[in-house]
Amino acid sequence: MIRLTPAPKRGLHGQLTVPGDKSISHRALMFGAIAQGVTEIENFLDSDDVLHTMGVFRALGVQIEQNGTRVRIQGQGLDHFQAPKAPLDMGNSGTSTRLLMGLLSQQPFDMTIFGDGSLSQRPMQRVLAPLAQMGAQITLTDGDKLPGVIHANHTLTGITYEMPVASAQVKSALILAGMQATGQTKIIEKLPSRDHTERMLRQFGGDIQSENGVITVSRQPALVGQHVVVPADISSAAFFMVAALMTPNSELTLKNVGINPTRDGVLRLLRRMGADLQLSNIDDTNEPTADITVRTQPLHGIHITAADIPSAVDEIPILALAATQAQGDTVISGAAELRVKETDRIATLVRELTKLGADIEALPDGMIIHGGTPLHGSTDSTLLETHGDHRIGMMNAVAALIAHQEVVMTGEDAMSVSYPGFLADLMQVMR
Ligand SMILES: O=C(O)C1=C[C@@H](OP(=O)(O)O)[C@@H](O)[C@H](O)C1
Ligand SMILES: C=C(OP(=O)(O)O)C(=O)O
Repeated sequence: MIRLTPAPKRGLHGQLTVPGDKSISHRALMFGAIAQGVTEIENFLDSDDVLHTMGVFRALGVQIEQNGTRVRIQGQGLDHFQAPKAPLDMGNSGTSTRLLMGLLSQQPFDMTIFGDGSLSQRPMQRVLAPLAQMGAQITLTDGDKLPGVIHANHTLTGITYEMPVASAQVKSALILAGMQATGQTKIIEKLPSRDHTERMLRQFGGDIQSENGVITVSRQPALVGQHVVVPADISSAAFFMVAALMTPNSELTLKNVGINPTRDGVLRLLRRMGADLQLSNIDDTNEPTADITVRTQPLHGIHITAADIPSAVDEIPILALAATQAQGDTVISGAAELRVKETDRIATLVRELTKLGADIEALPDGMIIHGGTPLHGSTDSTLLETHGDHRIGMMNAVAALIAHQEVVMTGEDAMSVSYPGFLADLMQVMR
């Protein structure tokens, strides 16, 4: 249990480099493990989710050394994994599970995979169905859930697959299987999802086409180990952007944030709400980055629709908090995917913010937030909870900055899934 005090009158100030990007850290481990030679990762995210991906590769016999945010992988290609001695633990991580189901779907041995209580509720059939069409032999509990078994398999064949949901995890699983398959794999996306897998495959010397929503990949020649510099995670930075916008007298600069256009929806949505975000030191590398300066500003309500969701899917909880302080209503639709994250994030965010006095109506695929409601503190009967969901925990902690009394929250350990030092960094900008 932690006690969270409102922000000081002088606001939030300073420069902050939030930890490395979670999506990119997972992928850097995966490509490093399957490439030939050494891969070095800089600014690696040392968080629970990513450490589960690392644990899987160690269990498969890959040599990985970690020194804080520096990681060195001795890659040996896809054909040299050893059969694991125990079931593979995916922890709380949907990204580990779904991407590894694709990556490991053509190995000569069986692997049992399992996760925690939250992960064991999340839908996996979305990956299993197209992988099975390619020839993967995967069995899941009730055909959809962990635990499951990735069975030994010797053949994968390319398919053409129209994605029913916008999901970078499904797309990436198919790319990672398609890289090993006979023939071409074509993935058709209705809405673009984050393209870190495509960018990293190219960086490692692979070949993948992406044009007008069609991604085409075939069997790859040997990939070559790389030096990967992971940008600061925009999904983590978003909590501080909203904190600075809402907390009076604030000015924060977030350094080196990843601004890949398939991930930076939160910047567009905050700008539509009236925020003036200043980008400087733009570095247009494989994964572009910028410093982002944010000052306190009044916001107004907007309509967020299906097309806005994929590039900001993990930022909806913190955007919803911003909307409680904006002038007018914010309507979010086309966001049913939020219901199958670490928690049903529509339900949990409505539940938590309502405890503080926010006025939000849940919809099947989104919510209506009536803005301009002051937030009060928590009492014994309105104790805040993370529900085991890191992003709900961080949203609550940012809400506490503008609450009129102290807020008490339980389950704060969940934040280590993506941002172990979140509360310490929040304290730092309050000093
Ligand atoms: O590919 C990824 O790294 C991720 C994709 C998104 O999930 P979906 O693919 O389910 O939308 C996102 O919510 C998750 O945090 C990370
Ligand atoms: C949904 C998330 O992650 P994952 O799907 O990897 O569990 C997240 O980080 O918000």
